[in-house]
Amino acid sequence: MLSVDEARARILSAFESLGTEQVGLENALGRVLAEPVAARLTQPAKAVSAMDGYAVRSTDLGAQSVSLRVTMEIPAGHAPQRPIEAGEAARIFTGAMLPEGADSVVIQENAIRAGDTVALTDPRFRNGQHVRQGGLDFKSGDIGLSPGRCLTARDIGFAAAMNWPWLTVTRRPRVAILSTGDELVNPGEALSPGKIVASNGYTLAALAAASGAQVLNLGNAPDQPERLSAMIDGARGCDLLVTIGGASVGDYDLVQRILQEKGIQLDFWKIAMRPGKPVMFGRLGDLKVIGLPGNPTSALVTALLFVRPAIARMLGQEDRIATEYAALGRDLPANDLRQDYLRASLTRDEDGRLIATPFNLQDSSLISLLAKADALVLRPPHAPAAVTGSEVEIIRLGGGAVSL
Ligand SMILES: Nc1nc2c(c(=O)[nH]1)N[C@H]1C(S)=C(S)[C@@H](COP(=O)(O)OP(=O)(O)OC[C@H]3O[C@@H](n4cnc5c(N)ncnc54)[C@H](O)[C@@H]3O)O[C@H]1N2
Ligand code: MOO
Repeated sequence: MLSVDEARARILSAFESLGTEQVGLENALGRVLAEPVAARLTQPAKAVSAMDGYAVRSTDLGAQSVSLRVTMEIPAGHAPQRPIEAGEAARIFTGAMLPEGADSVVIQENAIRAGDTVALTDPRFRNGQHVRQGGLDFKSGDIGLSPGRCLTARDIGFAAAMNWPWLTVTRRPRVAILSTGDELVNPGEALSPGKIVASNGYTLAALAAASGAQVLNLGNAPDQPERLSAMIDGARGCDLLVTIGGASVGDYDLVQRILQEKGIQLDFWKIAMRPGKPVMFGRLGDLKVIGLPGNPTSALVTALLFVRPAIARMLGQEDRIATEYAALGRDLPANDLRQDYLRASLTRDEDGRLIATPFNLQDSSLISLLAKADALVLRPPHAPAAVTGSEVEIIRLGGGAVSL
């Protein structure tokens, strides 16, 4: 049996960043940037006012009240008609360009206007106050966004501000998902004895989509070689086929046999982990195939560890699994040779420390506990018994708009 790290390294070595395409900003959310985005302008282009008030020359202002002649009005979006001279002020509004000669703004709350003159009293006056200097936000040529970034709402606004109406992103990997097993019936359909509702295809499709893939759900293949073979053919043209179930050693576990008949170059098919031992990886021509076990927790955990990083690599993103540390909420026995991923709840103790408490039941068929878990607690192979309060590595499942 392969270690988790070795299995992941072998899978990842088969994937590389896909090609690129252009998308308009309105379609860029969640896409992965393929090229650096450099500002195409300086923001603000010139010094602008941060407040509604009067643009002045600081040399005209002292601690006392001063009366200045108002020689022009500058709304946002309009260039000043002329500079201001000594003894003059310009009526100005938020975002409007400062006229030449002005270096500060006095807010209108500190001004009394009478016809062409304005009396200004600002006891806390500072040279340069309420002015945003040119380039304060960013300068033309500055790299605002870097490749590999999954674009957020803020990034899209930033790209727009940098004067880009479209962006170059990596092509979304096409991921086909095939569930297998005679027992599977789709949600909402009639169930007869021995049948179960197929849920993994939905979990995996959502996980792949949340990871940035374009998903083709091929449906449920029965345990009949010809039907399974024909349904596998549906993945042609995809970058990755993920099969679910039928990967173990049972008489009806056909997936590997059929793939072998089709000429798969099998890399491995067993990993020293729990849940998720029967994971298979191979290549069928250009199509990579990852076979996941059918137990719902095994399918999700192995997808998180192997499918998600493969998608990340195709998208040109970092493929590291983000882990953090927490204190154990209960004692754990020593581990055997398989790396464990225990479903756990996360809480905070009175000192704000993160506490991960693995559930008592860890059967990989338990979908309700999988949905309830906040995190997975990692237990390396042969880890000694661990007592409450000791530090453990965890993978968070929740959080963010798109939670796994
Ligand atoms: N003699 C042995 N038996 C088993 C071994 C073993 O080493 N020797 N490994 C066990 C482990 S570990 C796992 S995990 C499972 C994985 O088996 P398969 O990948 O062949 O999966 P299936 O047998 O097809 O299904 C397992 C389980 O999951 C349910 N399932 C399958 N597909 C779905 C789906 N789309 N949605 C919801 N649930 C699904 C299926 O009904 C089974 O209950 O093998 C052990 N056996
Ligand atoms: O690995 Mo199986 O996934 O132990 O149930």
